Amino acid sequence: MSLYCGIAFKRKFFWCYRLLSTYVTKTRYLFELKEDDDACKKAQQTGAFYLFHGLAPLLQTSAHQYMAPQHSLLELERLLGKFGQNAQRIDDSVLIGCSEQQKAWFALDLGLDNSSSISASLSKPEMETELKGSFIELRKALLQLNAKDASLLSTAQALLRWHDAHQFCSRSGQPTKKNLAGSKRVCPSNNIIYYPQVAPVVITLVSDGTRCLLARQSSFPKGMYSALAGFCDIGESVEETVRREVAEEVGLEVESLQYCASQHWPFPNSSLMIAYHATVKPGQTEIQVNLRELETAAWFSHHEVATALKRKGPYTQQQNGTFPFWLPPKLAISHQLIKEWVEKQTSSSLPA
Ligand SMILES: NC(=O)c1ccc[n+]([C@@H]2O[C@H](COP(=O)([O-])OP(=O)(O)OC[C@H]3O[C@@H](n4cnc5c(N)ncnc54)[C@H](O)[C@@H]3O)[C@@H](O)[C@H]2O)c1
Ligand SMILES: [Mg+2]
Repeated sequence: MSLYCGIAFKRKFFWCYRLLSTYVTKTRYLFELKEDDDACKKAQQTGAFYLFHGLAPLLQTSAHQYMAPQHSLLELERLLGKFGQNAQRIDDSVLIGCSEQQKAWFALDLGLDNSSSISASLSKPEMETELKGSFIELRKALLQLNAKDASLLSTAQALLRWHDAHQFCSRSGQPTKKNLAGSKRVCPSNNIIYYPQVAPVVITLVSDGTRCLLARQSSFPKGMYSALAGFCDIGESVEETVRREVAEEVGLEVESLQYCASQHWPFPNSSLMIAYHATVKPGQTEIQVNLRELETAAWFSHHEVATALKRKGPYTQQQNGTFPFWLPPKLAISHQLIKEWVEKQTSSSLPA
């Protein structure tokens, strides 16, 4: 091998090695499973299944935490057999990710009736006894799950809900067919492809320089306040949505805005939460609450917000009949937005 070839080989090897990092390999593998039903079927053989019933995940309790048990294909086939179900039902499962070692993860709902006759709802109490766990509403369980399970189950629930609600073509009225991974549905009569929907939503923490604006909807738990949120309208940029939502909900004009982070949020449907910090002019801070959207909104001082962030639940009614002021839990992006604001205020008030 000439010196030049040697260098070229080393370079090529370096780039191959770089390309084949665990993360890249994993994403390429998941891409293949979404595109190729045969590869996905093969992945089921060595994969792991998370079970749901009526969109509630199967959970087991361990040391005041919930954990989501995994089942192998063999265990699942045995379980379905025991309940007189055809193993073909496993084709209703959806791909939700894979491990670093490329063990694919799937989710299957045993409680949803699907348009095919093989998928009748299975009795929840009998399943729970058999599986030594409980099907618990995700919203109630989320705070007691570790971050990995919370994220996986949120994705799974969102995908299972979408499939359940999109079994028919909106053009032909014919049943649509899901690919094995569940990344799309196709109408066999006109080949229209449907992809899982995500609704973009902005969430904005407005500040006037020293205080921040928090609001409540009547549906929130008592005493909880959050940043302003709103769905993007068709044709809008996210920055336009921030300005419109702030004007619509509290009657203020945004002066500047800064992107913070984003998060998938499964409730009540799949949203992509896009978080911003926004400022209004110090002299223009009079709130005019839109009562069709919010119960109330108010300015809060750094001290009030920092204290509320440290407060731990449960938030029970006080003797005077009111509830303490508290903020969304760590898991919600609104918490991250508020925490970031508190930290920025703290660091800007420190002597240089
Ligand atoms: N993760 C978090 O930290 C966090 C915090 C606050 C709100 N959220 C989520 O943000 C979402 C939006 O907040 P909001 O309720 O204030 O929004 P909003 O202010 O846009 O008001 C909701 C209204 O918008 C309309 N709307 C327009 N497009 C819609 C769509 N695609 N789906 C449903 N309704 C649509 C409906 O009339 C609905 O009643 C909520 O679903 C909520 O769960 C998440
Ligand atoms: Mg809103």
